[in-house]
Amino acid sequence: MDREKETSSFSRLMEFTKGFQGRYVLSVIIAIIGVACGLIPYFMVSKMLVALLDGNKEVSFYVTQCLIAGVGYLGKSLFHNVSTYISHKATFAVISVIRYQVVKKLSNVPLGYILDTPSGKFKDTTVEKIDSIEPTLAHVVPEMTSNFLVPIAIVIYLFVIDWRMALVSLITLPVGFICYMGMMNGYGEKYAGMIEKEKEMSAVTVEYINGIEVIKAFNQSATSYKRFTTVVRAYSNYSINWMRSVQIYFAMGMAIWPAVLVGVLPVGAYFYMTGSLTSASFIMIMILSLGIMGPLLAAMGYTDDLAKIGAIVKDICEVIDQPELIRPEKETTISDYDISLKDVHFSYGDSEVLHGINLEIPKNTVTAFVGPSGGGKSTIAKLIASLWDVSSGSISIGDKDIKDISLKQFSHVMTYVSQDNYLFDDTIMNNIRMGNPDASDEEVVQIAKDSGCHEFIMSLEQGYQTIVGGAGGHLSGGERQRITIARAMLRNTPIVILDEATAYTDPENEAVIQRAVAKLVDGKTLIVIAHRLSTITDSDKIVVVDNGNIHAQGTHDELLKSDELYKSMWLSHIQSKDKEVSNV
Ligand SMILES: Nc1ncnc2c1ncn2[C@@H]1O[C@H](COP(=O)(O)OP(=O)(O)OP(=O)(O)O)[C@@H](O)[C@H]1O
Repeated sequence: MDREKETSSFSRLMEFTKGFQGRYVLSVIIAIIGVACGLIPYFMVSKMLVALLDGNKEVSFYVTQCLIAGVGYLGKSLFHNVSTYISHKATFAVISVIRYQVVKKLSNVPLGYILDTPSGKFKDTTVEKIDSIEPTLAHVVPEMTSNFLVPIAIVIYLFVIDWRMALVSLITLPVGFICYMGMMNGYGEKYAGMIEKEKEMSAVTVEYINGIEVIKAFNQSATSYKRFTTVVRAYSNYSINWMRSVQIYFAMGMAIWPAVLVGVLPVGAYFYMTGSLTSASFIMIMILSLGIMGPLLAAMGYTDDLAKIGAIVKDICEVIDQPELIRPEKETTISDYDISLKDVHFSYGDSEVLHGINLEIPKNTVTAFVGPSGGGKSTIAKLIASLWDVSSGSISIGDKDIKDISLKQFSHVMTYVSQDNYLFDDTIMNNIRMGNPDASDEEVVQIAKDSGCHEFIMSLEQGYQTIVGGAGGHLSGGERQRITIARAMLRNTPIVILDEATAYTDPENEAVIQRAVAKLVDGKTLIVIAHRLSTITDSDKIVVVDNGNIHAQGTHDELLKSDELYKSMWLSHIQSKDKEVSNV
């Protein structure tokens, strides 16, 4: 199973490298030439030793050998660098292809998937995870291949010189191999465990930092810090235990594996003394055998990177393989803007939260969703806004199922504003203009006036040129919401959904915004979700949603007369308002 997963991760990785494989092959070939050049000094040294033993005193011979050795050494560096350059160039191209695929995917998946996934995860995948492919692709491919091939070439050469000595030069290989197997035993599970601990540590760290305000306010520093130190300690203990369990194999491997002379020296000396091995061959074998294990050890070092790549590619593919919102590319004609929901069911994962919603929302009307918390109001709004696809049933606008409307066209039909719509770290002017990039400064100011936020913007030192900070952090919750509403209004779409868009606003400002919105949406279809019932009593239709079903619908007066649930919600709302007044 693990092997299967690794194979599929590997084949996915190969898919990403399509179009660049030629460059990798070239980098491998050049890397092999580089490693082969690196062996030239070994040959030259052995030749000089043989010459010395033979009593050769010709200086020019030694100078030539030294020069050739130097050229070999330079060649090794040169080819290594060229190979690395080519493989890096290919790798950065591959990395940008993967990043492009991930980001493209994010613009095609249901928006709900993005909203429901911690943004840290996407950042982690798009930046860190994708980056961590680089060492494997850029280094492992050329270097590991060449480091394996060159020792093989040396051993073949040794067999040509003297097959007995070639076998002797491999004497440490089985021991080294056993040590390696010991080190790699259960690597998959151990590495997965390490990743789990790492994820836990990063989740607790992010939570600790994000929640620092609450932690301080509730004096929870000691408890939260303890959770943080516990996971950090768990991670370091896990790593240390793992290292400890393989240390003996590692130490033995490192000591025994490269010690080829342990066999080559005594056996070679014996063959030399018994006359079956010439001194020249003996020296050559001694020196060349030293070049076998070094590259092999270096190559083995990369198997760790190869083992990791499976987990990394799996994480990346988890995003790339997300199902997309299937929508046509071509624009269509929409007869009108009546919205109709027919037997709509919807599940988050396995749990169904909407159980057959039937609802008609006529164009140019104001419809409010109310009901107990968790009843499904936001989910219905998100389905109408196409943030998710229905599990079954259908939603149509005019005569068109929303699945038959292209995303681009849909964005001109509907605006969805939630309580935490994002503001970019830019000026207020540019943030509002995002609703319509073609709008002039005057139009932006006009819509801000119409949405009731001109005054507060002008009270800021830089006015419309005020930078709102990351995610609008320099503004209050209410101010952020008023700007997002102005931005939405500038879009000027025939359908507008306000999903608790005024939740952070105080009652006084909420009334201002509601009046402004009512004016702005004149002639549009407006769907509102609001917890303060007094703000929606004038709606053309109020829909009471409870437990994933439509419990009742009608005007405020009708519902007060006919629906107990609405009546009790209204009474408790009035009571809480009375309390607010009496507290003042
Ligand atoms: N992303 C999600 N993943 C899993 N379950 C969800 C998700 N969003 C909402 N739910 C669940 O779906 C149900 C309906 O939630 P929804 O937010 O639509 O209700 P709501 O009526 O808008 O609630 P509230 O008034 O508190 O905002 C709830 O049980 C909620 O826990």
